[in-house]
Parts: sequence; C-alpha cells; structure tokens
Amino acid sequence: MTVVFLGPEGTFTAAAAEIAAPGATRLPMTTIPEVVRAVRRGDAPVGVVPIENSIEGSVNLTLDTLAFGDPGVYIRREITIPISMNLLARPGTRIEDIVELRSHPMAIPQCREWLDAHLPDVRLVPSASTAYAAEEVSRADGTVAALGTALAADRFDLDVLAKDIQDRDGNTTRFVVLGTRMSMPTGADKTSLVIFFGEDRPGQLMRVLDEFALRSINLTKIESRPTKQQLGEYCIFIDLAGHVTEARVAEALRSVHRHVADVRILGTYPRADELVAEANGPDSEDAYAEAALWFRTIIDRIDS
Ligand SMILES: O=C(O)C(=O)C[C@]1(C(=O)O)C=C[C@@H](O)C=C1
Repeated sequence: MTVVFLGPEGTFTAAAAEIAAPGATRLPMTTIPEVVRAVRRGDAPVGVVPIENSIEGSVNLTLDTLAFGDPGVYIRREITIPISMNLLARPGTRIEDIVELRSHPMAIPQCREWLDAHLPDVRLVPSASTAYAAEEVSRADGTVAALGTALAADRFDLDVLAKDIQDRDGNTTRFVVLGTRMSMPTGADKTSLVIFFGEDRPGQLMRVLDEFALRSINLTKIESRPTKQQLGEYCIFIDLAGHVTEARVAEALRSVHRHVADVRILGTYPRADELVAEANGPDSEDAYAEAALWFRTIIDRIDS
C-alpha cells in the first residue's frame, strides 16, 4: 500500500499520513493538486491533504481542487491533529538575527500575534509546505527562519528557537484522506458537498437550507467560494452530519438537486469525533421505511 501526501517528510500532513496509512510506502508530493492527481491516476490508493485549520480556516486550494478538478477522487475519512508551531533556524542563529521567515501560507497566520510581538519587521516568504521551508532554511544563511514541526528541525538539523508559538491553545488542523471510492456508513458520518446554483433566483439558498432543516440534518460547516466563472458568482460548500445512504440525507439531496444547477458530492465518510447524529421520530430510518411501504400499497392499487 502506498500513501501520497503533501511533503516532504516533516510536514504536518506527513504526520496525518502516518495515521491514515501506518507502515505504508510513503510518496511525498510538492503540492496539494499533485496529491489529488496521484490518487486519481491510481499511483496510490490513499492520499492525504489538509483541509481546515481552527485559526486560519479552510485550505482553499484543497476545496477548489476537490470541487473544480476532474471527478473520481473522494474524501474517505477525516483526521484532526493538534498543531504546535515552532520557530526553526540554523544552529547559532539568534531571534534578533532573523530578517526573513518562510513557511506554508496556512502556517504563518496561525502565529500572527507571536510574530507581531517578536519579529515585527521580518520579511514573510511563502513556501510549498512547512518542511520545504525548513529545508530552504537549512541551505540559507543564518538570517532566515521557518515555522514548522519539531520533526522538521531534526530532519534538517535546525534548532527550535521558540516552540508552541501558535496564537491560540487548541490549534488544530483537519486533514482528509482521499481515495477513488466513497466510504461505507459507520453510523457516525459526515457528507461534504458543493452546490452550484446556476441561475440566480431569490430564496434559492434558503430553499436548499430548508431541505436539510426540514429533516433535522445538522450542517457542521457552510462556506462560499467563487465559482471562478464571473465576479460575484459563488458556490457553497456544505458539510452535514449523516451518510448519503441514510434515508433522510438521500431525500434531502435529491430535493436539493432539483433546485440547483449541480450538486457535487466530495465524500461521505466517518467523522473524526465519532459523534452519532440522532435521527428520531419522523426523521428515523424506520419512519422513512414505513412511509415507503405505505406508499407502495397505494401504487400497487393502480391499474396496470
Ligand atoms: O506545511 C505543512 O506542514 C502542511 O502539512 C500544510 C498545513 C496546512 O495547509 O494547513 C498543515 C497544517 C498546518 O495547519 C499548516 C500547514
């Protein structure tokens, strides 16, 4: 088994990949779209990419790659990892020597307050990942530092000048495990989808949200992103509690599909927090099954 992930070794995603596929052959990639392409091509059955951070929000490149890229790659699982950011530099570097700081564009804003307080005038330079930044620092002079994992410090012979410098306790990133098929239901699942509205009509978003609310389906995330077609045209990303094989989720999705131009399912997969979404009374599987049976008895009485 091979796992592809945003590399090189020493990234936070590399740690998530070890949880997703322990002991697998590891194939680090330079970018998130490369990971997705590798899974689509079948180079590896499992890919791991970051999707959301508790301080900085969504990893837009992941959302866009999954929503607008070629079909055939799905989220099969989510993994959340506590994120501890460290200031890494070549041995002998002092904080006051640093004039340039490199890291992944998701990592820098997680340390904004610390950087304002300790390195206010530093030049911020984006890197392909935190571990690439660490590697670049190992080849630079002693005025360049990186934000990254303690593991990257070991890997690239750097010192940790300051640790745990993220702006908030409990800093957490959510990663998604990708594959070419969707996951089976576990009873504690989530479904991620993107809605493309097409023609602009009043009340369309309300209509979509109503379909979920009517069936007591909890939305765990809702976010809009540009469709990239024209200024002001947005699609919405929704994460909901439940699996597409649950009757109320299936019925809601079928209804939503009637109202919009397209619905793209990004995946239906076990939740990291294992929280079971209760569906009781009229929302239960039994109630849907009973209603289907009742309706069958009506159809059966129609002349054939
Ligand atoms: O650069 C890395 O180490 C990554 O794994 C990427 C990434 C991200 O894109 O969110 C992962 C976790 C942290 O939130 C910061 C960076």
